[in-house]
Amino acid sequence: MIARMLRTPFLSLSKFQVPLVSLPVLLGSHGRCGTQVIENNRDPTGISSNKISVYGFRMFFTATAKDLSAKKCVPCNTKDLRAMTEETASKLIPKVDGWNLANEGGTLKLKRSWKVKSFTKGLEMFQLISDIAEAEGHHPDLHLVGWNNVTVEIWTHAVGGLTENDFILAAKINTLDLHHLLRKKVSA
Ligand SMILES: C[C@H](O)[C@H](O)[C@H]1CNC2=NC(N)=NC(=O)C2=N1
Repeated sequence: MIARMLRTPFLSLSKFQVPLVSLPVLLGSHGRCGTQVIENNRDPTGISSNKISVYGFRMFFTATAKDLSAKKCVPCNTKDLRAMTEETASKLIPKVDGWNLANEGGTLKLKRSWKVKSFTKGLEMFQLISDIAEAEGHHPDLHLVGWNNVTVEIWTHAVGGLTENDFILAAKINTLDLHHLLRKKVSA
């Protein structure tokens, strides 16, 4: 039970975190607890959040436990898709370990670099990333320079900045097992 609760997304009611699984318990599991169906909302940057009204009180919550890598990118030509602010991007960047926020002439991008074992291992890495990008319909900019330096940049070209798609792609890339392609870290 505890393990199940830890896995469930949390309902963050302002500063309190209530495991969603306890919601029926909290509100009476007889089913007539007054909760209405959660509407699945996306804000203009694609960040999905949910609204739940309990006994008529509207509470907004974003499933903080929801793993970005489990989400799906939306088509970049989605109507009203907008670039997010640097403030929003800064709140999301901790969710994508190893990635940095870059501001290139006003265009926000996600950036991460690796040292690969060889030029061909770099191309192998590109292929692994390409498979994810093609499945998501959202694509990174791939750089392989000085034969073994890989840099991946991710941004939403259609809006000239960052949307949740970019963080989803970065999170999915982070799930790849790349250790056989990467040069061993030289101990200091
Ligand atoms: C219609 C489809 O969403 C577009 O062609 C996609 C393809 N891949 C993309 N990838 C990125 N990073 N930005 C885009 O705007 C984009 N557009």
